Amino acid sequence: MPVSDFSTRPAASADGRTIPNLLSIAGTDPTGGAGIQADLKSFAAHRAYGMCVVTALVAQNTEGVRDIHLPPVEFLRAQLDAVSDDVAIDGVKVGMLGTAEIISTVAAWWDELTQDSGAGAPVLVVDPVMVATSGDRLLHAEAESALNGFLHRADLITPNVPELALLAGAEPAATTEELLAQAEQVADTHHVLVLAKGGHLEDATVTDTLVHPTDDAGHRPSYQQFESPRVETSSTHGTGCSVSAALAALRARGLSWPESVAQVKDWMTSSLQAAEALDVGRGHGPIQHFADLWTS
Ligand SMILES: Nc1ncnc2c1ncn2[C@@H]1O[C@H](COP(=O)(O)OP(=O)(O)OP(=O)(O)O)[C@@H](O)[C@H]1O
Ligand SMILES: Cc1ncc(CO)c(N)n1
Repeated sequence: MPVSDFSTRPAASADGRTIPNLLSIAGTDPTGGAGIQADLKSFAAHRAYGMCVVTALVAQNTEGVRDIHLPPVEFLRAQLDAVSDDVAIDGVKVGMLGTAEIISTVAAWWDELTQDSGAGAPVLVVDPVMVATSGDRLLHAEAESALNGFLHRADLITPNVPELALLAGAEPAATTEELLAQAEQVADTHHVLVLAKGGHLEDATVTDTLVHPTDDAGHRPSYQQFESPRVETSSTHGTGCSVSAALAALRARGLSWPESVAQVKDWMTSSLQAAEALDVGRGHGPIQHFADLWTS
C-alpha cells in the first residue's frame, strides 16, 4: 500500500468477511498486560478476530523482565505457516522480535505471503519493540540493524521516544519538535509512515503524530497530530502494544490511518482511566482494554 494513501482501504468485508482476521507476531507477558496477551485483548476490543504467533516466551510481570526463552526459529516458521496455510489474514501486528534470526524468519515468511498480493496484502503494523517500560532489553543490541532492514515492509511503524531515538541514531527527544525531526529521518530512511508517540514526554497533553516520508517529488504531506489529556496513572504497561494492535485492526476494518489513530487515542484515554478498577500486580499495571464494553 502506498504510504501516502489517506483513503480507506477495502474492508475485510469486501470478500465476504465482516470480522477481519488479525495476527499478532510478538512475545508473551504472563501477567496479561503487554505483548501477545495485550494484542489479543486489543483486537477483541476493536471487533477483530485475534490470532497469535509467539516469537519469545518472556518471564515478566508488572515489575520487570526476569528471563526470556526463544523457541527455535524452525518452530516459529511452523507457527507462521500453520496460520497462513489455513486462514486468510487481513492484518498483522509485529511486536517483540528479539534477535536477527527471528527477524529474518518473519521477513522471509512475510515476503512469501505477500509476493503476489499487491494492494491485497494484509495491513502490516510494526511496533519496533526494543526496551520494556521497566528498562529491560527485548531486542538484542546487535539485532538493531536487522530490525532497520525489516521496517520498509510496514504500512505503519509506531515507535515510542526511546525507540525512535535508537532508530534515528540520536539521543531521546525531549520535545515534540525533536521527536518530529527524528520521525522525519526514520520515515525517509525506510520510506514508511511513522506514528511518533509522545507518551514518554512529560507534557500535560500527550501528542501522537503521523509523519509521512517525502514522496518521489521531494514533497512531505503535512503532519497529522492527535492530542489527548495525559492520564495520571502508573498503569501504562503495554500501552504501546495495545495501540499498535488496535491500529492494525481498525485499518483492516477499512478506516483510514488518521481515523484509526483518532479512534485509538480516545479508546486509550478511557482504557487508562478505567485501569484503576483493576488490581493487577505491584509495578506498572495493565490498562483496562474493555472499559467501553463493560458498562455494568
Ligand atoms: N499517561 C498517558 N495518558 C494518556 N495517553 C497516554 C499516556 N501514556 C501513553 N499514552 C498513549 O498511549 C500510547 C502509547 O504511548 P507510549 O509512548 O507510552 O508507548 P510505549 O512506550 O511504546 O508503551 P509501552 O508501555 O507498551 O512500552 C500512545 O498513543 C500515547 O499517546
Ligand atoms: C512481550 C513484550 N512485548 C512488548 C513489551 C513492551 O511493553 C513487553 N513488556 N513485553
